Amino acid sequence: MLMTTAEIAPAAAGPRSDARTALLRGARIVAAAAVTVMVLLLDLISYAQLIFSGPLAESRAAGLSALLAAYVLGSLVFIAIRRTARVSLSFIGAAAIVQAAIAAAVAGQLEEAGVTDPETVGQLVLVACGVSTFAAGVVFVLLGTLRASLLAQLLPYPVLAGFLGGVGLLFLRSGVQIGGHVDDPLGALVRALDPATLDPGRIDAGALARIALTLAIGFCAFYLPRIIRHWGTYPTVILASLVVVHLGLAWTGTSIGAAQGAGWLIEPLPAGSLLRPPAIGSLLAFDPHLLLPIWPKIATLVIVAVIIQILYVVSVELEIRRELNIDRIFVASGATNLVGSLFGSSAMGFGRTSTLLLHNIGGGHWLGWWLTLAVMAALLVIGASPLALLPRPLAGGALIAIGIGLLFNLSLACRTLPGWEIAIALVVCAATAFFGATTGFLVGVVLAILIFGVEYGQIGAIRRSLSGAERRSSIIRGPDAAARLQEAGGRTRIYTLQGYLFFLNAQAVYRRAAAEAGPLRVLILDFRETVGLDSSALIAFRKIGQLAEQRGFDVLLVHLTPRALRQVTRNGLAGEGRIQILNTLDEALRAAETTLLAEAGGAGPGEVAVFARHMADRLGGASGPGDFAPYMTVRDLSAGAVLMRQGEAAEALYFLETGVVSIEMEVPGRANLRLRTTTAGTVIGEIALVQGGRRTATAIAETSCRVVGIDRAALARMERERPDLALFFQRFLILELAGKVSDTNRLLEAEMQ
Ligand SMILES: Nc1ncnc2c1ncn2[C@@H]1O[C@@H]2COP(=O)(O)O[C@H]2[C@H]1O
Repeated sequence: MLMTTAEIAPAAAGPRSDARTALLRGARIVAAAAVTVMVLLLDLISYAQLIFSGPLAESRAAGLSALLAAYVLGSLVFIAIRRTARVSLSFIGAAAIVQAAIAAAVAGQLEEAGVTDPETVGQLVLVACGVSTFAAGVVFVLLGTLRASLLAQLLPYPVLAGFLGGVGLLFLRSGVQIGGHVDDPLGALVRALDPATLDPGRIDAGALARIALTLAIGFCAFYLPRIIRHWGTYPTVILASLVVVHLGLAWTGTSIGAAQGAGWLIEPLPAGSLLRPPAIGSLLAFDPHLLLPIWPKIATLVIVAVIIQILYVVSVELEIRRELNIDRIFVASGATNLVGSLFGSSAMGFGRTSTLLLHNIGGGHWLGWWLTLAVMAALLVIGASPLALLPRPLAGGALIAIGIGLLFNLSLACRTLPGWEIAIALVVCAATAFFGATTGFLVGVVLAILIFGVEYGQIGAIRRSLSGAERRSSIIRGPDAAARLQEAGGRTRIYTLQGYLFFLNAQAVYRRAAAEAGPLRVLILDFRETVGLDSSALIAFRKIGQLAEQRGFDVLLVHLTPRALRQVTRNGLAGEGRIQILNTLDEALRAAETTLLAEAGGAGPGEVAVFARHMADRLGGASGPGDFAPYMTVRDLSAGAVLMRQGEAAEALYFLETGVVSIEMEVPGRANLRLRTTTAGTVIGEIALVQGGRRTATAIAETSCRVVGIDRAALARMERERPDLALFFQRFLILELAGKVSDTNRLLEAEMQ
């Protein structure tokens, strides 16, 4: 939070300096309120000029009354909900621009329908403004309740920056319109520059002078507070401009009436109270058909108001270094708008400038807030006719300052953005300025979707690609089969897919498969890390299926989500042809290995590994087939038989000669968890026997099996009778255990990649 003078004053400075500090603090609070009122009134008058311009000018007093009444009542509602006077309310400038378009459209329709009475037209335009503000109110309340802060991240920054830049250009145009009192400043400029129609006699010198003054005031109001960082700078610019214009008028002997007529001062406001019955009273006279052509504008207004609100809250949080409850602010401003809509007010919300002024000048004291409100209420009740002394270039200059600020932010943003983001920002900016906020915003949304698509498309659909030699199934195979798989494993490829698979990234999967070097036999597509797929992705998989048929490889889809599974089956992708769906990656790897081993000859479930020959192959030819026979017992198991159960005491270890055994972990209350599957040529039950502990897992025969076992007593006997053989056997066990550990590490590594 910024320090105020009161806060940095020495604590034990005595009663006199206490009084001085209090006085200084009081003065700052009053100054804060005065400046805030001035800024709010400038906004109010500028927006009233903006919305009630051209043929609606006669209703401007009614508009001003609606804005003031809505502000005063709305502020009370705002503080009742927020329960703190730290943040202040104001009208949302960009929303006022859209509301001006709504007002002009309704006025146009009414004119076509032959409704010309200015009083009636004014009231109906207020009702239309009220409807749009009501819509904004409802959406604000909803967003606040549903956590609006989440929205803050939704729109890409270049679109936001461009859109606000475009709004800045609209502010510049409106500022020149209001300040110079010219309806079409661009047209006037083009005419003035066209040599064919150039007629020095027709150039309105007064208008040119007003435009120049408006631009100068706008520039100073924007620029000076940035270089002279003092709370008094902005008010001084405003006061100085006021004095300069009135001195000029006095010097040229122009009366107030003449100055108003010539466009130097704003139109006279009616004397007396500005209190009027709320516009809602004319609701029954409002034909709902009038809303049909303006609903896109209302939608734009709501979106614009929401975005601006979020941006303002975020930027003020940064400036005052304090977190504001954005959801609460949305609910409070929503309620405020519901109240404001009764009067036909323009949309209101969290006021960036007024909050910062009250905070920076008055230290965020609650009194400053209440004083501001009291002055606004007094103007509403007693009357605001002295405001008519306000020079137009000043009202226009205030808009110009906001516009330059927005454009300045855009230029700052462009310095840090990459080229293509700058291009997007400028396109959105130009579309907003030339075709209006609605079109600009729509262009922004379309570009946002495109940016998202293109950016997302950059994230490859394939997170990693492994070969079957690197990623093996959980089957423990004998050394022969393992060696054959090591050789042929490269013919299996496993693609781990990720994210959302759609038209911009799914083709890459097909292209990668098509470009696979070497002969492919099995392609496994693992969907575990995907979140979904669109119909274009299905087409890419269909093409992969066709490629598989041409080149003779299988495609196995695993870990499909239930939704993706439905999509794939509905599209007829699986079942026929070479595409198959399996549940887990391990199942697919096992299938792939089975295929490769079958084609390499042998190692199917019927493989045989006779223990004695196996030992000789593993450790050299030192032992003959008959050497181990006296110590071993042969056991045949039928499929489903339990060879050993987890937790039991260990009496023997086994060598699997034929068949497949599944090693499972028993977890209480759950189905068994398969750890590994072992095939002929592997040892089971060595851990507990070596450790002298309990079985670490359960071993169940998956097919009918033949095992040869050696129990504790036979092992002891072998150690006594044939120590050479016992040593030989122990070396074999060490090799087996080492093999299992390195195998487990390989699996773990593949899992973690
Ligand atoms: N993670 C594993 N990998 C390979 N084999 C295992 C694993 N866990 C247990 N086993 C085998 O299952 C057997 C269960 O009994 P043991 O603990 O005596 O010896 C165990 C090993 O042979």
